Amino acid sequence: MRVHVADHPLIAHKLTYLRDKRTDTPTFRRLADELVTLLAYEATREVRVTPFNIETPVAPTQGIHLSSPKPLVVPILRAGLGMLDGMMKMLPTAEVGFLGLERNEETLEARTYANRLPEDLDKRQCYVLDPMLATGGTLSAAIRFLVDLGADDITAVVLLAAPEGIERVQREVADIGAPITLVTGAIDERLNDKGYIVPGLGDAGDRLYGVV
Ligand SMILES: O=P(O)(O)OC[C@H]1O[C@H](OP(=O)(O)OP(=O)(O)O)[C@H](O)[C@@H]1O
Ligand SMILES: O=c1cc[nH]c(=O)[nH]1
Ligand SMILES: [Mg+2]
Repeated sequence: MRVHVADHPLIAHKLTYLRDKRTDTPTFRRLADELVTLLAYEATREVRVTPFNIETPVAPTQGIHLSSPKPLVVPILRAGLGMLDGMMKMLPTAEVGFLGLERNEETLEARTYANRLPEDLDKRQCYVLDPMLATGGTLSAAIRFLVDLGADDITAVVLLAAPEGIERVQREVADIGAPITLVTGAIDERLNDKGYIVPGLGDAGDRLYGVV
């Protein structure tokens, strides 16, 4: 898995306000939306494109458009939904599939509870959205799920990642032949004993949507 930290002052600035516990839910949502738009620029560097011919008012020229089949964007419910609109601004013609994964707060193991993906992802390029890569159990399971359906190029876009989680995903996807890329806004220090990212931002789902 290739790991890319999108190291940019605008991203660090927005992440600072996102982390701040005084930031209210509407502001948190807006910042998550803006951050994913910035990360999408990096994450889509290798989106598949096809050349096609156009004419400008001055001369014929060749441009590019997104190849078919279109990329599939997969937000991981629930917190990944907070990144969907920002990503779709950058890839408006992409399709969207949904995967629900929930981390058991005691065992920290991820459980799949919803799947609304195409049945066949043969040769599809997929973009997985989830704000937090903590122990890595959720992202690892999501990548495996997509590869088993045929996806052959997966980029995960996260806002924050823990070193322990990145190592786990690296280990667990090592046997997958397809290219796997991680784009993150930052790599934090560590996990605490409850599996939360330190310093992190707390529970991303709760901060986006409230405690349920
Ligand atoms: O790397 P991991 O240790 O697996 O943890 C990360 C996962 O935890 C959070 O989801 P959560 O399970 O809290 O679900 P939610 O989005 O519904 O809040 C987060 O959005 C990730 O999906
Ligand atoms: O720090 C963390 C870890 C898992 N899930 C979150 O939302 N935050
Ligand atoms: Mg949560």
